[in-house]
This record gives sequence, structure tokens and C-alpha cells, in this order.
Amino acid sequence: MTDLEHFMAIRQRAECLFTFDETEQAIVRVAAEMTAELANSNPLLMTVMTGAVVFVGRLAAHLDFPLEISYLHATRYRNTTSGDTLQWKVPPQQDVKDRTVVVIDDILDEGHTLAEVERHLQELGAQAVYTAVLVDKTHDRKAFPGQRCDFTGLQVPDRYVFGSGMDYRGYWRNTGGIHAVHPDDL
Ligand SMILES: O=P(O)(O)OC[C@H]1O[C@H](OP(=O)(O)OP(=O)(O)O)[C@H](O)[C@@H]1O
Ligand code: HPA
Repeated sequence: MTDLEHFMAIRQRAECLFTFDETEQAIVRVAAEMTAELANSNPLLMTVMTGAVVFVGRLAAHLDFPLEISYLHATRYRNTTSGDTLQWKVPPQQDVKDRTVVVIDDILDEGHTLAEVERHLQELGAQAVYTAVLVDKTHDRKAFPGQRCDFTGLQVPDRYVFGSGMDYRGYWRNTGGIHAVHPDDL
């Protein structure tokens, strides 16, 4: 089987957890919550590349107030399905001093990525740091008990998921819904 045939098989055997329309409804709700909280704070949306690239675009289309979008690149999974230490590939690309920063990511899984990114932005002098994810994975392995984001789209079960920006070994970020990899494929 070629690599591309393998990725096609992964996609076909996966279970659809949320359709594109369901993810869109969640994103519209998150946008409304963000608007209520942040519309007057000139926020900087700090996109955690690469996974957040789809979420930030879809979310920003529903945010009708002044804001800026920037990015950093940090990775813990490096195209595998289990996390390691966080590797900083690109530091925050815009001055965050005295800014309200909203860290945008695709998923809160074990939470080490967001905890470290948040700490770093605080060290750089951000006035306030909020966090927003499309999905929060339900399990008891978070970086600290009770870890939550300020804005969360959907809860997913404790399975490896892809779609809406989240990847399976670098592929299927482009799938509009959210899918769980078949257990035999992990
Ligand atoms: O909560 P955690 O267990 O730390 O995992 C969440 C992080 O893992 C993924 O990034 P990844 O390292 O796979 O890089 P990617 O964004 O390029 O997919 C995802 O985009 C989050 O940033
Ligand atoms: O379940 C996941 N899917 C995709 N990327 C991830 N990064 C952490 N957990 C996941």
C-alpha cells in the first residue's frame, strides 16, 4: 500500500464525531462569547501553527471588531500521534507587551503546549492572556487538574482525532468535520 493509499484508508475507516456544520455552529458560538468578552480590548489573536490555521480563519470571519492576527510555531507531536517536549520553531512574531492576547489552537489535549505558550506570553509582558481551542479532549491527563481554556468549541472523547486543522501524521487537516482514527490504525 502506498502512503497516500494508507491515508485514504485512515480517512475511510475513521468515525465522524462532528460534521462540518456542527463545527461551524460551535465556532459561531465561540465567536459570540469572544465578542462579548473582548470586543473593546483590541486583541491580538496568536495562532499556534500549524494546527490552528483552519480554526483561526473560520473564527475570525465571525469576529466583527478591531483585532490583529499573528502567529507562533510550537510543536509537541511532530507529525506523530503522541506528545513529546515542546519544540519552539518560531517565537511569537508580534510584540505582545501590554496587549490582550488570545492564544488560538486547534486542540487542548494534555495541555502542555498551551500551558507553556501562555507562560511565555506572560513573560513577554502581555497584559492579559486568554486561550481558545476548537476542541478539548476529555481525559484526566491534563498538565494540571481542572485545566480549561477560556473559550472551547467542542468536547471530544479520549481518541486521536483529525480534521478542522488537526492532523493525522501531517494529513487531513483539510477535512471540514472532526473524525476519530480507528483504534486499529494507531
Ligand atoms: O495539549 P497538548 O497535548 O500539548 O497537544 C496540543 C497541541 O498538539 C498539536 O500540535 P502539534 O505538536 O501536533 O503540532 P501541529 O500544530 O503542527 O499539528 C495541537 O495543534 C496543539 O498545539
Ligand atoms: O488527537 C489529536 N489529534 C491531532 N492533533 C493532536 N494534538 C494533540 N492531540 C491531538
